[in-house]
Amino acid sequence: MKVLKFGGTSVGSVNSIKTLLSIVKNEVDKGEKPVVVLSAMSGVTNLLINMAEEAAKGNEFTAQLAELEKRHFDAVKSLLDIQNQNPAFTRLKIHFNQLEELLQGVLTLRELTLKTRDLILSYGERCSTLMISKIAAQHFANAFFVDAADVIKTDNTFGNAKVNTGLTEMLIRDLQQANTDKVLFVTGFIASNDAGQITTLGRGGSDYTAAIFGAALNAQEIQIWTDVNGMMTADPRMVKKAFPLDELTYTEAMELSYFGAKVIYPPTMIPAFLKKIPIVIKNTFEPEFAGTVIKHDCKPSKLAIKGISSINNISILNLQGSGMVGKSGFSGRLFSLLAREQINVILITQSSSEHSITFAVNPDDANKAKLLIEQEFELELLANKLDQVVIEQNLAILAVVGENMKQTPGVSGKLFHALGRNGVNVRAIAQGSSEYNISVIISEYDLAKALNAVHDAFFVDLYKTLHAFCLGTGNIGKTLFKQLNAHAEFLRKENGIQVKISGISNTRQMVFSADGISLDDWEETLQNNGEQADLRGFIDRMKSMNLPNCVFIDNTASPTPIAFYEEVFKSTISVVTCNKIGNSGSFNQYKTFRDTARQHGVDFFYETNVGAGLPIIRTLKDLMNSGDRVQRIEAILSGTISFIFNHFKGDANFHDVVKLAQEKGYTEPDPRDDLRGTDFMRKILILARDAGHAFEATDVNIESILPQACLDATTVEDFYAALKSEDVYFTNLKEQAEAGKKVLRYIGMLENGKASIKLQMVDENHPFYMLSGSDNIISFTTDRYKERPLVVKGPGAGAEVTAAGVFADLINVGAN
Ligand SMILES: NC(=O)c1ccc[n+]([C@@H]2O[C@H](COP(=O)([O-])OP(=O)(O)OC[C@H]3O[C@@H](n4cnc5c(N)ncnc54)[C@H](O)[C@@H]3O)[C@@H](O)[C@H]2O)c1
Ligand SMILES: N[C@@H](CCO)C(=O)O
Ligand code: NA
Repeated sequence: MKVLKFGGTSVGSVNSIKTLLSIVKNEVDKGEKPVVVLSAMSGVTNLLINMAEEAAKGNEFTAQLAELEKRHFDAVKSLLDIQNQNPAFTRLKIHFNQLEELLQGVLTLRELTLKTRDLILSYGERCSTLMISKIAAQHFANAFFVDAADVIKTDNTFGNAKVNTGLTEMLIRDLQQANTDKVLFVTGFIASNDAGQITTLGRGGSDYTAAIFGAALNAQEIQIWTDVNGMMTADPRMVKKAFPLDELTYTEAMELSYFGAKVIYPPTMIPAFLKKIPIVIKNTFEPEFAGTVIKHDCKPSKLAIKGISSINNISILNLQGSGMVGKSGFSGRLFSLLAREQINVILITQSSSEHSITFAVNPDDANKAKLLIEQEFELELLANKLDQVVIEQNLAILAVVGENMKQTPGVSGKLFHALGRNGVNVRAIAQGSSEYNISVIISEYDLAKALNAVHDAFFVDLYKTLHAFCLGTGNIGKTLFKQLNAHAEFLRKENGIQVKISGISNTRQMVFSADGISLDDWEETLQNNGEQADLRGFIDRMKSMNLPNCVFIDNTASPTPIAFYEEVFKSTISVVTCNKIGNSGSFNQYKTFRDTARQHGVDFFYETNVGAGLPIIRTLKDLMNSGDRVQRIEAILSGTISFIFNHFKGDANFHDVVKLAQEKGYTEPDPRDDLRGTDFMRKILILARDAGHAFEATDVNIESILPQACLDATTVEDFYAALKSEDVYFTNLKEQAEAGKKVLRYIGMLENGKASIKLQMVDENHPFYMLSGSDNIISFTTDRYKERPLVVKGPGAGAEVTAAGVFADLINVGAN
């Protein structure tokens, strides 16, 4: 025998009632005689409360009563054959008349007792159940209406009555035995006391009715039909990736529901729990979906936790002082006091030094609790044995729940790592020694971010979401978006990473979206929905959106964003950049970036600062971290100049080759940054610093390849003009090299604590002789690579290879 309980939304409309009946009929067709427990139509209970409260204030209720009648009558008209409608109308009308009389009484007396309130509320379940049992009779034989007030017997606590279990179970069994051939349609939520007066079962009452019937009849299962696909891994309103769980133990379900998974209300499950009856949460609006089974023995799960629950508005009270240390009975006094005054304590932590106790309460109770404590511990306060009680507000609880944690080390590590990486400060922690639950108190402001970050950390079979805020939509920025878009699917499926572009800005416009800006048409979005660009505003928005796993990407060639890096790190946001200006500024700034990133537990990746996507920074870092020491670096690190000298041959003219390099996207936005060696200098400087030298830019000795006139040009155009008129100078260089069977190479060197960049003519015996395209080459001579150096070589400029390097940095964020 099964008990099927349908909640308000499942009995709320003509369509849902049809579905409900087909679900019941399905059981009946299998030869089952289920017990069907029903709630009031959705919204009806609230309407009844409202009418009653208005009446008590002397206000009219007729319009609302008419609305209530109409909802039921409309359902009857749509769902019952015409010849069966009148008897149903008559029965319902009797109820509505009684209800009207009751409300009239409340209006006259201006008084609403809990007892009257229960009676008024009972009409919600009585009307819905009566009506649906009549409609059911049209679909299968033996549908039978049961007023649960006849069998569920309680004490006199109106509003939240306590069930007399022994008597109730006996009455339910008697009822069932007298009606073994019937399908019982039972009113949820309501009961009666010894005097036969209506009582109600409190919050989650219809679930409780189902559990009471299930336990009394030793049901094989209790199905709770609602409007979601089961218990979810987290609150789906805050965590989009939350998914329904297939199985949970009772304990897990209790822990999850306690902290806000509102699918069922835990105390209502106790009768089922005691008799080990499985509870199945099912979706009326998607009946094929398996839903969640809550039962005693679940199959082994590889998940360390089953879900994350949260309560999003709590206050904590902190008590500290020497008066507590080693004093037994202090916490006894404290918590008995709170219990006596009906203040519900949600969570407690105490430091083992016994110097402080922190506990969480509903914000409505916080001031009262503080006052009570001040009265109770007046003497201790006066004697300074206890400090003033401090209330902290706007906090939330996040709890990871699951019985598997018991055997799994690292669960708390993972939790705190995810919180720390995202700059979420943990105010208090509680873990029961049962190890079913680890709860942390955090700021309410951080809750959504924390839930998502923790969800990503634990449910790795899904995918992790990175939120990227991108500055710069030029050569590199554009190409990065194209690559991200093309590989999004693969990245999510194969690498378990999703990148959402949550903000884009260039110098003109900026646009934001927490859900991610579509990369199919980001240009139109920026154009049409963008606001005026403002870097300060961009950073502020990025911070206030407070998204998990957040990365700031600087794809500009501008010094302006650099001033914000430190602030970004301090906001626990990682930085990925191809902009070399930051790392090649003052040494102090370079060091501050690294230190700040480390202090705040975030990443700072800049692989493309040297050799574009070639693994140069990473290689050097690995060498250094593994204890090697760089003796010498020899390198060609200007893709532009490399390209120029590889193409400046035969009849070619220097000016045109530079233009071509720019067209190919190798040059800096201003090609003079390449030609006068600035760009190369930045790279050597960054390498020298990464290799452990506290260098400044002036420590790099640069030999320019440009004649003075080119250097003096004020605009890029003037510069190109100057290049043209200096053609002879460059042609001379070329001819000189060709005469000696040599090639021109612009080579950087770091050795003996000195760095330099010089134009050289090298013959075929030199390892840098053979280079083509925009190739970079770097050779590291180290303590370990002494006989033959470690060499990295390949295209070191260009939008594709650079964007690819930024891409790789981005997806490595948070990897360790
Ligand atoms: N081209 C390469 O091969 C290569 C290789 C490695 C690194 N890089 C670096 O990549 C960076 C970008 O180069 P690019 O060729 O794409 O430059 P670009 O001039 O094409 O694009 C720069 C973008 O940055 C934006 N921008 C500039 N200042 C800004 C600000 N303050 N706020 C917001 N947006 C701003 C501009 O609007 C533009 O969209 C440079 O730092 C360059 O050194 C380039
Ligand atoms: N302009 C740079 C791009 C790579 O950093 C170069 O030519 O090398
Ligand atoms: Na690189």
